Amino acid sequence: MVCSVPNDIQREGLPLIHGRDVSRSFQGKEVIAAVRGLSFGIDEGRITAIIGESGSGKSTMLKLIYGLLGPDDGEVRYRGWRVPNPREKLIPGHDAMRMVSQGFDDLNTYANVWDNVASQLPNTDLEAKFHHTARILDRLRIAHLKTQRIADLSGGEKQRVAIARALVNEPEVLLMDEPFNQVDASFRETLQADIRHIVADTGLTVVLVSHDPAEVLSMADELMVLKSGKLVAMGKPEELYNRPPNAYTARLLAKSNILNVEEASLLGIKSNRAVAIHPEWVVLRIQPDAAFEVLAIRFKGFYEELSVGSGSFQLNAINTIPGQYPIGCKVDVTLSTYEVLPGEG
Ligand SMILES: Nc1ncnc2c1ncn2[C@@H]1O[C@H](COP(=O)(O)OP(=O)(O)OP(=O)(O)O)[C@@H](O)[C@H]1O
Repeated sequence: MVCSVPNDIQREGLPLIHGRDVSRSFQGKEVIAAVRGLSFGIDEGRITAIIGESGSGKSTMLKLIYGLLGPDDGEVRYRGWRVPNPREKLIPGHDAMRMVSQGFDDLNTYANVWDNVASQLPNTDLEAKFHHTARILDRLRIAHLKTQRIADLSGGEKQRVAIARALVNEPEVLLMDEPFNQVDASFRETLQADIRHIVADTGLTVVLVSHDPAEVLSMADELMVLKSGKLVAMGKPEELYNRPPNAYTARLLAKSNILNVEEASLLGIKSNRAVAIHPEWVVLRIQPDAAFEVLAIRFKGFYEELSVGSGSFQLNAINTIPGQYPIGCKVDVTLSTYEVLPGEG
């Protein structure tokens, strides 16, 4: 689907969605640079998650991709064509994409589920309208709710209706802002599995924003990590988790311990760069004359997060046998592995 800007020329050989040096600021009391010099590529038929701490520019990036915001500098292209900005399009938002935002603002609270979804389709072919609506309600497992009013649904059910409404027109790209924000873990997992199936069956491209990487690690094919409006890492979840390029990514994905060169040397690591040690890489052994002591225990259900320290030097560790290391207990610390951070001093 071409959604074109006058006088634009299609660029060949780009990924499905391509950003080049994209910047966007907002004028408040002072100028806020929400995204700065972003260059990125998003491939077709994949799930890409934009992650980063609050205020890092994730939602701004999503709106720039969709064309709800225009960049101050740089450009975003879709299938090689420049995405029209709001001044260039009567109804902002790229025609090949649909966006599900936080808060379900688009849903008509007093209409029922069926009408909310079916209303997205034209009346020119009523049979097709019926067929498409029934199919998407089925795919999102909400067919049994079709006569219920939106106002009477749970947050998770509303989320499914919002996604069905976005997908009933068969867009090429689905954009989602914090889609799993207000839903519990088991709901999240089944919804993620359903979205994955739709992606596999239809070739849909999904771009989603999350401030909680744990919720998207198992779902995304690609991660883009934003920090203060800049892209600081991009890659597959496993690669970025196991080999984080910088301290920010290591902390965000793995709650990693970041040790400077001197701290690392205390654990016998010779490195001229800072290192990341994920809590699960810290191996503890009770030893009465050891230098480290268990300082704090945080109950996490089937495991505990421990803080162990030696003087002012502290590390976070994981313990999967609750009660094994009481507070005050002396422990020897070794590491199963560590990662040198190429992006750090
Ligand atoms: N319309 C706006 N007017 C003024 N400032 C804005 C506007 N939109 C975003 N910002 C600012 O730009 C920065 C990035 O905001 P953005 O919403 O993109 O971040 P985010 O990573 O999605 O944050 P969160 O996870 O908290 O939703 C923030 O400092 C925000 O306050």
